[in-house]
Amino acid sequence: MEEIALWRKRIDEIDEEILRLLNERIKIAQKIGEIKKASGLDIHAPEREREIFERVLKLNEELYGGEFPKEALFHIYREIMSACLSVEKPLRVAYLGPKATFTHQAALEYFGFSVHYIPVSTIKDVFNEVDLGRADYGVVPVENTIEGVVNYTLDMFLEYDLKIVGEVVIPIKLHLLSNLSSLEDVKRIYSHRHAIAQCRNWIDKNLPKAQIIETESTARACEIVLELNDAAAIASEVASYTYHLNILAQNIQESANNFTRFLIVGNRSMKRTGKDKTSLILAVRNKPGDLYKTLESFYLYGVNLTKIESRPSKKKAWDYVFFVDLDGHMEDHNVRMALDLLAKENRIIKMLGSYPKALFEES
Ligand SMILES: O=C(O)C(=O)C[C@]1(C(=O)O)C=C[C@@H](O)C=C1
Repeated sequence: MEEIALWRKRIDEIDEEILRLLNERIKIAQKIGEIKKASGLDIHAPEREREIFERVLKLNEELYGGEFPKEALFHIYREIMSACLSVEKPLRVAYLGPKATFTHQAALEYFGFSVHYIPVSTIKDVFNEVDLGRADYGVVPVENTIEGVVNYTLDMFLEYDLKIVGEVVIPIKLHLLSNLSSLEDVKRIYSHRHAIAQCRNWIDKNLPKAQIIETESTARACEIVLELNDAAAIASEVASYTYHLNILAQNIQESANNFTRFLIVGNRSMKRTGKDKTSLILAVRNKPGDLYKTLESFYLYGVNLTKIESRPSKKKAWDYVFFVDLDGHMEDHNVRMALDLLAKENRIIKMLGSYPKALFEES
């Protein structure tokens, strides 16, 4: 017992040291913020944040063999930088709500908790909030590995002149959440029908007698379950701490390959980081070989396309535009050359931006 007391004393000393360093860090961030303000620079610096994440994760591996878990380290640094930024400038971030959805989770992963969040009810509202300057950034889903592309999000880029400033890829993990502390007491399960469908095998095996009730969202299921003492909800991890519910069972979804990609939209362009992606909208004329000609520009300069998606232009019947994602930043030489060629031929409808690739691209 005495040994524990001694080790705890050591932990107390370490915590004092961590606290001292955190307070020193936030004061320096404040100074950087003042310099940036005085020079008219963007206060939020996601490229620098990326550099810090990569550096810290690498040092943790190299110096300490990854003793401290990588995911936890990411979250700690996410919060440290979120807090440091909040004393420089409070950010406003609109996302497709309600609270505790996967879009909320993606927003938290990109911005941390020290941000003013504005949950809105449609993807268009997210674009609108940013466009009107009521939010600095917006977060929207753009594709899921099982359900496919969120066309509505792509269409919004034709309507609004916003830029993509970042992306986040989230594994869709579903959990059984409840006030209860034991599985045996669960008599009813509430959730959105997609979430129920994805967890059907687990339910049949573990709670075959439970009554299943559909709700309009996983967040609504949590609200209902909060008031009950014989029920559980299927929802995200963020829902568990938003609604203070216990996780009775983790990762009960069927597919291990269920990921959703979210875009961060804003009004600014992003600097080159060396691990970037560029998105743009191209016009392809309705004549033989035109798509081939367009793609040839990328081929000629060795530009790798990661996605190509066609959507109706909405200007003329049977007229389509192509949403293209490619590897690299528009300031990279080969990307610049390919884009110059496409611009010369009048094929670029809109540049949506170059931005750092998702930190954990698991798809
Ligand atoms: O380096 C900066 O520009 C800072 O403002 C500091 C800091 C940080 O906490 O490290 C904070 C916010 C920025 O988004 C990036 C980094």
